[in-house]
Amino acid sequence: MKYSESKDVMTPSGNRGPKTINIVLFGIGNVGGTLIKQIEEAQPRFLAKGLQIHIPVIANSNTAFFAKPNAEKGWEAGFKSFGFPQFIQDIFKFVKENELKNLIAVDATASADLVGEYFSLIENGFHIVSANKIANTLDVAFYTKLRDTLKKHHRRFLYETNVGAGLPVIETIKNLHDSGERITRIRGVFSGSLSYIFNRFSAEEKSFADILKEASENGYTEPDAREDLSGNDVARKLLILARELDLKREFEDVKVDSLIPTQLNGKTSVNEFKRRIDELNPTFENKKNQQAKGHVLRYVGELSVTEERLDVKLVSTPADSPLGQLKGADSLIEIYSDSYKKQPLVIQGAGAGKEVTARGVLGDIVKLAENLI
Ligand SMILES: NC(=O)C1=CN([C@@H]2O[C@H](COP(=O)(O)OP(=O)(O)OC[C@H]3O[C@@H](n4cnc5c(N)ncnc54)[C@H](O)[C@@H]3O)[C@@H](O)[C@H]2O)C=CC1
Ligand SMILES: N[C@@H](CC=O)C(=O)O
Repeated sequence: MKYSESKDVMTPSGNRGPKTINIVLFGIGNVGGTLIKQIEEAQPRFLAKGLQIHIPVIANSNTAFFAKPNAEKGWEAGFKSFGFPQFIQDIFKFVKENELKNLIAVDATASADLVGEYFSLIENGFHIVSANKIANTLDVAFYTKLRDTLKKHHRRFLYETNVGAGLPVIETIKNLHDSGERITRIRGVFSGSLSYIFNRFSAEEKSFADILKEASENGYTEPDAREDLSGNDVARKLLILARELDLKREFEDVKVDSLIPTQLNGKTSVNEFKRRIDELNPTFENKKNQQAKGHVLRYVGELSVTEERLDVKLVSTPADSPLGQLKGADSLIEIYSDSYKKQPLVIQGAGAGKEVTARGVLGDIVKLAENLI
C-alpha cells in the first residue's frame, strides 16, 4: 500500500508548491459523499491559494479504500473493487509508511465506535473535524479527557456542523462568550428535519409518516430517524452549546419531550420502526387538530443559561410568529445576551442537508489547514 503524494516541491519561479492536507474520511453517506464532490470541485480554487487537499483514505463502516494520489475522481469504483476490511491500525500503518503529514480525520458518521478511536487518532497525529455529535455529548469526563488529549498532542478538533449544519452557530456563540459577552438564553428550532416535517405537516394535507419518509430521503434525518423524533438530536445540540458556555451539564440533564409514541419507543428495531411508521399518524393528526386557529406545530429547544435549564418540546405557535413562518428545513436560532437583550441575535437558514453540511465540514478543514505548515 504505497501512496506517493506530490511532495512540497519548488516551482520554476522558486515558490514553494502547495501546502498539502491529507484527509482520512470516515463515512461516505450523505455528508461524506458530498464532501468528496465539493473538494474535487473546489480543488482549482484551493490550488490557486496554495492549498491541496488529498483524501488518501476513504472508509465506511466495514471497508477502507487507500486511494492513489490525485485519483479521487471516480473513487466509488475503486472503493468497490479495491477496498479492504476497515481496521484503524491499517490506516495508521498506511499514513506512517507513506509519511503523510497534515493529517485530518473527518468523521462524517453517526458512530459511537469511531468516537472511541478519537484518542488513538490524536495520538497518531490526526486533527479531527467532525459532523458527528456523539463525542461532544458523552459524559463530562470524556469531554474533558478529549480536550486534555488534544492539548497534550497539539491537535485541534473542529465541529461547527454539530449545531445548525452549515450555519455559523457554534462559532458565533463561542466568539461572543470568549469576548466576555454574557449569553443568557438560546432558543429556537434546532432540527432541520423536524423543521421540514412540521413546516409541511402544518401547511399540507399530507400524512406525518409520508413527510417523515421524504425528510429521510432528502438526507435531513439522522441515519436512524428515531434520533430526531426522540428529541435526542436536539438535546445533543443544546448540550453542545451549553458546554461551549462552560456549563458542565450531562445529556440526562436535558428535559426532552419525545415525539415517539410509547408503543414505538424503546425496544423497536430501526426496521420494525420503519415498517410501523404509519402508527405515528393519529398522534400527530390529533395534535394538529387540537391547536388554536392560525397556530402551527414547531419542535423547539431552549437553553436558559442563567437557570442552567435545557428543554426540548413540541409547541403550538402562531403561524405569523418568526418560528411559525419557517420554511423548508430551516433552523432559526435566537441568542439573547447582555448586548442582545430585547432583540436577539438571530441565525437562520438550512439546518440540515448534505450540501450545506458538507460545506460546513469543508469550512472547518480549510480553517484548520490555515494553521498547518
Ligand atoms: N445530514 C445532515 O443534514 C447532517 C448530518 N450531520 C451529521 O453527519 C453525520 C453523517 O450523517 P449522514 O451523512 O446524513 O449519514 P449517512 O447515514 O448518510 O452516512 C453515514 C456513513 O457513516 C458510515 N459509518 C458508520 N459507522 C462507521 C465507522 N465506524 N467507520 C467509518 N464509517 C462509518 C456509514 O457506512 C455511512 O457511509 C451524522 O453524525 C449526522 O448527525 C450533521 C449535520 C447535518
Ligand atoms: N438530523 C439533523 C441533521 C443535522 O444535525 C437535523 O435534522 O437537524
